[in-house]
Amino acid sequence: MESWLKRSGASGLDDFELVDFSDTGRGIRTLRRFEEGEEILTIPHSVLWTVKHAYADPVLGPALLSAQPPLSVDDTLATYILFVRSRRSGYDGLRSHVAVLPDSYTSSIFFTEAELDVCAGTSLYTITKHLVHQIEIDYKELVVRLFRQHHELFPRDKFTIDDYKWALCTVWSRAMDFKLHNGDSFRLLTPFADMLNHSIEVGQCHSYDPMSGKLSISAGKKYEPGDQVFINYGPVPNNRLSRLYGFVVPGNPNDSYDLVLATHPMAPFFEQKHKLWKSAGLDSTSTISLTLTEPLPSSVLRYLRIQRLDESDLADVTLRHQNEAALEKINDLNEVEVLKFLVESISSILDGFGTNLEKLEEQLAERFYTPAGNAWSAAHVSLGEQRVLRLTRKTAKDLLEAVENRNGNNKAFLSTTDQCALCNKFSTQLMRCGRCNGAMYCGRACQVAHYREHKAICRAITANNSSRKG
Ligand SMILES: C[S@@+](CC[C@H](N)C(=O)[O-])C[C@H]1O[C@@H](n2cnc3c(N)ncnc32)[C@H](O)[C@@H]1O
Repeated sequence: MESWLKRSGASGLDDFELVDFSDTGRGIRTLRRFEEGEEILTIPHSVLWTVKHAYADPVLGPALLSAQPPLSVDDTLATYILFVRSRRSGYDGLRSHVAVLPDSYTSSIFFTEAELDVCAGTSLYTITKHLVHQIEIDYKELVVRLFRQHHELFPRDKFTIDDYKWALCTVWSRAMDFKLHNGDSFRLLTPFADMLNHSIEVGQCHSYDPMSGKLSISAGKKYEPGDQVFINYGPVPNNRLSRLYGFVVPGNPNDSYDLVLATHPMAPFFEQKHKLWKSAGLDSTSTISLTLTEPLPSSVLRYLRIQRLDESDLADVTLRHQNEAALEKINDLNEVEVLKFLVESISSILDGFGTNLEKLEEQLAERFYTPAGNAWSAAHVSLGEQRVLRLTRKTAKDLLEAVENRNGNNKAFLSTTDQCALCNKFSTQLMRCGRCNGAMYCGRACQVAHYREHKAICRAITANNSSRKG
């Protein structure tokens, strides 16, 4: 592979060697010293695995073009890799790259039931179950749309579902993504540079030049001869690392939990609330990432404030904040309801975890799981998600306490059952009907609007009161 890359114009390869490291597995070791920021490796455009190159291939391209609807980026790259791997001749350079790819992967889609059970309750657990099922569906579609139509190009025994899973994992664990100036994202695989392992101790040090099409790696820190060279795969939490790359970073500072907030379309005032969510940059189903650095993003509160609006607040908010719905607290009652709901919901999510945080910490300390094995990775994922969720719950509890304290001893305010007879608004400052002293209103407008309906009962109560007095 190296000689093919050099012939194609790659530079810097002579400064490195491939080595098996005890902690990260195979990676790249430097043979010389590098200063931080120095460009250390460049790989030319012609050898990259890209969707464009797959379509430009004279044999594979026409087949890909015939597939309707077109294949996704990952399916195109996976098919391209399997296609090259299946060829007996030609594609020598690319085949030399395929020859050094791992034989198998440890992505969570390959976890046994027992291994996956270690992280029961996590988003990894749910997504992995879904993914395994989705991959089967996608594979069947690929067979119908492409493999069967061109069976001479895609021999059955080289394009099995296991081959497809292997190729997908190759893409997930080795692809690099770049944003182009026009906002499009661009996915590619780079021979040799895809041997670089991940470390959060270096910043992003891989770049793509859209003009030359060259992929470059710079030194993310100072290196001495013999050091392993790393790149940073990005701020990836353990649940994602496990799913896409098949490894985890213990104590990962990027750990997160994807909170799904959803409201049933049959819920009261759904349409009005839907508009408010939209104007607040949300949707009626929103997935929001909770992280260790931001355990309670404002978007979660914004969503729940709208979800829990009662009829009168809803009219108020719709009038006042059309373009900035629920950016701020709506009122103390709504805020307390939101925070109480959040604390309860997070508690029940945490209750759904198969093994709780303390137990997992104990198990990991006692080496109950084989280090770096699948169950060990699953335990770290669960640990990370539970840490984030506990932090979210603590933040919500602190906020709740602050709102309740602000209302001092008047906690009754927050649990008042006094309601406006017309708009149902809860308040401690309702005015009573001056005649019957029974019905309560939040203001003159509601009292006037309610009078026709209230008149009969008001007269009856007043008559009753005066006859008793008499
Ligand atoms: C882009 S490849 C890097 C080269 C890879 N080690 C190889 O032998 O082909 C990504 C894979 O390397 C491994 N890897 C990368 N960084 C790692 C790390 N910090 N710890 C453990 N494994 C790591 C994982 O298996 C991951 O899926």
